[in-house]
Amino acid sequence: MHIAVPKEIKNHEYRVALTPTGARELTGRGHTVSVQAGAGEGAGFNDSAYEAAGARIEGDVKTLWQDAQLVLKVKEPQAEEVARLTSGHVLFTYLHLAAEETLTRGLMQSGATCIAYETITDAQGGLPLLAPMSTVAGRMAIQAGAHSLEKAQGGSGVLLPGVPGVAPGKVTVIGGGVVGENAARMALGLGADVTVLDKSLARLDVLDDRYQGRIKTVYSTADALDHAVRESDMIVGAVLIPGAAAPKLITRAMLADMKPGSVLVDVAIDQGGCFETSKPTTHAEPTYMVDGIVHYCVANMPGGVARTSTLGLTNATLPFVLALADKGWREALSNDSHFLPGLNVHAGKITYPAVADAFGLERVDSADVVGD
Ligand SMILES: NC(=O)C1=CN([C@@H]2O[C@H](COP(=O)(O)OP(=O)(O)OC[C@H]3O[C@@H](n4cnc5c(N)ncnc54)[C@H](O)[C@@H]3O)[C@@H](O)[C@H]2O)C=CC1
Ligand SMILES: CC(=O)C(=O)O
Ligand SMILES: [Mg+2]
Repeated sequence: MHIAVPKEIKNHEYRVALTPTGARELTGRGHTVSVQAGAGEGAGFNDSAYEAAGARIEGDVKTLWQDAQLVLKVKEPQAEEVARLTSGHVLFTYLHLAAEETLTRGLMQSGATCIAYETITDAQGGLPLLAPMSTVAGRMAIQAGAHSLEKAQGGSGVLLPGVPGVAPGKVTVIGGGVVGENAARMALGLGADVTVLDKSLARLDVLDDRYQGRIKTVYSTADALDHAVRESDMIVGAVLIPGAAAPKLITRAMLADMKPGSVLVDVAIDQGGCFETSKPTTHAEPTYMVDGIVHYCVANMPGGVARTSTLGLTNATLPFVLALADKGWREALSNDSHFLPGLNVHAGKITYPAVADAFGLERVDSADVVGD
């Protein structure tokens, strides 16, 4: 199979979808790998490392896409990439379609087969291709939020660990999954006073047990959210309903109850965000103010630490990439009930229920599509 790896073009996105190690696995099995010139540079992989792994370096982006059967990316295709997609392509990348109607319709029009990293499941009920980047984003959320609390960033001037004689800052994390646990763990490590809210008592049980009560756990209700906005110096939004748009848990009216200069870090922004006042930002301009509250809403947080993120992401994606390349997408998906939910769009039709529901679109069943 002919596999292409474009250079990412989203603002300040430095990750790459395949490392030279992955390229070597593919070329060793007889596949052709074309990597766009410079695609790995932001993550510390130069063109010669890919060439040593048997890949071709392609300088012309148009040729790169035209020749490809399987396109490997990190971020959702940007407008100029959507324009390059055809019905002959299989696209494997993060998509987050439920928050992006224009992109969804663009992918439908392209006729391409689009498989999303973030909706692939595992036998433990997790999302194995989202988890490594959620780990990164959760850990970064506290770094970013702590910086945003500084006065020069519009923050309240609270130092999370406090100092002897001065109480630590209060961090509330809404959603205690992978992002949430990693954010809580970092905040705890910094000496903050940390509370996690979740709708899942099972998750709260795990966190209580794992951190031996050092992280407070609270069942998420309207009352708990009201309390959180009044008390917290930083709130991290880390909820997920897989594949669906995030619920808006903090409204604009609630901002009036927050301490001026407090910080909202909306990690769930890639699914539309869980605060009413969230809008996607970039690493170039990560924050903005609404009603005196600092908002950090970067939709590709892991791109900021591209070396660690690329290695973490490609460790998780490589087995799926190999299956697509070796078997073709129909057989790879039909042989694996956890890979199958990755299919979001095929031949102009939506296959993922939450995406079809989000935009009132007709849906075809993934199992029927792969069985065609
Ligand atoms: N901005 C970025 O760069 C990145 C964003 N993300 C996003 O972060 C979000 C969280 O991802 P994960 O932690 O991997 O998901 P996860 O599935 O591990 O955890 C989500 C948690 O939210 C909880 N939850 C759902 N609805 C809730 C509600 N109404 N109130 C309280 N808790 C609720 C669930 O019970 C679950 O424990 C996703 O939208 C993901 O796409 C992930 C990586 C990077
Ligand atoms: C999960 C995601 O969207 C990212 O890593 O950028
Ligand atoms: Mg996005």
